[in-house]
Amino acid sequence: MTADQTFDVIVIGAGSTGENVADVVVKGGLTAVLVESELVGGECSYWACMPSKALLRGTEVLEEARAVGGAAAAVTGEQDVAATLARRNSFTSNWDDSGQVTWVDGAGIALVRGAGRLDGEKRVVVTAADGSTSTLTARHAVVVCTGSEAAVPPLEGIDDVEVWTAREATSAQQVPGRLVILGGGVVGVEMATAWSALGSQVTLLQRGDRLLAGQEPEAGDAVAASLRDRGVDVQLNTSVTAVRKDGDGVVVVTGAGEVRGDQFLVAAGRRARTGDIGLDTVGLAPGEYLDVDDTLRVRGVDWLYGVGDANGRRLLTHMGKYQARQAAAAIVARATGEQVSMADWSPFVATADAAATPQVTFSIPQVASVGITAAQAEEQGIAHTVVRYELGNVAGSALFADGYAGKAVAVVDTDRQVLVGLTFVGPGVSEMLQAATIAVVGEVPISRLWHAVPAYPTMNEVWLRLLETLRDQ
Ligand SMILES: Cc1cc2nc3c(=O)[nH]c(=O)nc-3n(C[C@H](O)[C@H](O)[C@H](O)COP(=O)(O)OP(=O)(O)OC[C@H]3O[C@@H](n4cnc5c(N)ncnc54)[C@H](O)[C@@H]3O)c2cc1C
Ligand SMILES: NC(=O)c1ccc[n+]([C@@H]2O[C@H](COP(=O)([O-])OP(=O)(O)OC[C@H]3O[C@@H](n4cnc5c(N)ncnc54)[C@H](O)[C@@H]3O)[C@@H](O)[C@H]2O)c1
Repeated sequence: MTADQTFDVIVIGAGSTGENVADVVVKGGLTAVLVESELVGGECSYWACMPSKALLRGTEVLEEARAVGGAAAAVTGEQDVAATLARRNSFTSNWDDSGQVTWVDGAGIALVRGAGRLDGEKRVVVTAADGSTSTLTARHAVVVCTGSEAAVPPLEGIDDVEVWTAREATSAQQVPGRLVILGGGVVGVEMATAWSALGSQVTLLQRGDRLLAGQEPEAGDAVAASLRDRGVDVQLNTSVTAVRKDGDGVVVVTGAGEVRGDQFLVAAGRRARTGDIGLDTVGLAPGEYLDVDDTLRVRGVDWLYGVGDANGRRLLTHMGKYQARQAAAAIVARATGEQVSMADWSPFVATADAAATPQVTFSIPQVASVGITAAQAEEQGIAHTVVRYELGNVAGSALFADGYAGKAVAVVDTDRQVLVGLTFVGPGVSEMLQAATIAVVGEVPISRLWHAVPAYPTMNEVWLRLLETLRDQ
């Protein structure tokens, strides 16, 4: 039993978002406690970003070496699967959070282990693993950073089969023989790429007519072609309707027939982890993403915040951490009676969520994007033009890989003459994204972008080619 205590700020959930909220409020002079029911560090560290990228990196680096004449000759063996899994294990510290706990201690943040539950205004009851409870009281704010979990659709037979979610897919210690994946979004695509390279026979079932549906069409098309080239059975316009056991494996039923597998991964999106955190005790509906304003404060409850995946705005680690910095600044300011500006791009609001979210899908080829797509510009009624360029035509790309294939798609707001979206598809494009993010956030006029001269011979020369194409079209 932990003694009841009072803090300026209580943060429920010590994932990457919660850690950042607590860190910034403590640096701002307030006291903070993190409440965590599983591992300090959350999904990203143990079952999402880090293990998935560790699984993918070896495959990517081999692919890059094989695409460079001369260097390719040195690649004579196959990827060491056991060593790849071991390296992935080391990136999760073997699912041990003591390193992160040391950081929390060093940052001057209190930590209480257990499941946190709101219990009326500014009060959180924590139930520890041994069933004992303690009550925490907040002087200023309670911040819900409980994240999200895999949404498993209620398919016929789903309760009778063993289902993998992203957690099992990123932490598996053995390569599945036949892996059937429901969902061709980011999780489905990354896991199809990783496990097919490590030896699984993968079938990827996607309801819509493209993979990576929210991205520019060039992204999903290139990734589907590449997955097929590496032996993945990509089935588009295919909806899964039912599943049943088949010996040790599973039969997945779709509109087009049946697919047999040894493992069945459901990658059909996420849902808020807010079902059992006492939202009803403060008049809110449990189980929903928290409805927040741009300072990430829950509408109608002036001491409650919802930050990171828990608000459903942008399900990405870096955006959760960004929201954490903005929300924490607002909490500190409100605690000290300082004015909190709600204006776009103020230090207290998460304007980039809507205007300039960067994202990288670590598929082969990579997809790196920021801002809005052409389709979103259309939906939002923004006067725009779309500029496309073959990335392979740039000298830096040809040097990067023999036969480099890739695309750049830029969306330009023609009234304001600024870039509002940019997507790169191709090997190595993830490291080019930050320049695009700065151009979109900074609303850099196209006329000024001509002065941002890309170094020769780098792939960034595509910026010049995009400007020339825009000028000439
Ligand atoms: C397979 C996969 C790969 C991904 N790859 C990337 C990537 O490459 N890059 C990227 O930017 N994003 C990626 N994401 C998304 C990223 O993982 C999430 O956006 C991020 O983890 C959200 O952080 P969070 O702190 O808001 O939530 P979480 O990381 O989910 O943390 C929430 C924490 O709250 C705790 N908790 C929940 N309820 C309670 C309670 N009642 N009491 C106490 N504690 C509680 C949980 O145990 C958890 O530790 C990926 C997601 C998946 C599924
Ligand atoms: N690299 C990264 O940044 C990264 C990696 C992984 C996950 N994430 C985050 O996690 C979130 C969740 O990813 P996700 O891939 O689970 O969700 P998603 O929403 O991106 O994709 C789910 C896909 O499943 C399909 N689907 C749903 N039900 C289906 C059915 N019955 N049959 C066939 N297809 C079906 C949907 O049409 C959709 O295309 C992402 O939005 C992203 O924010 C990020």
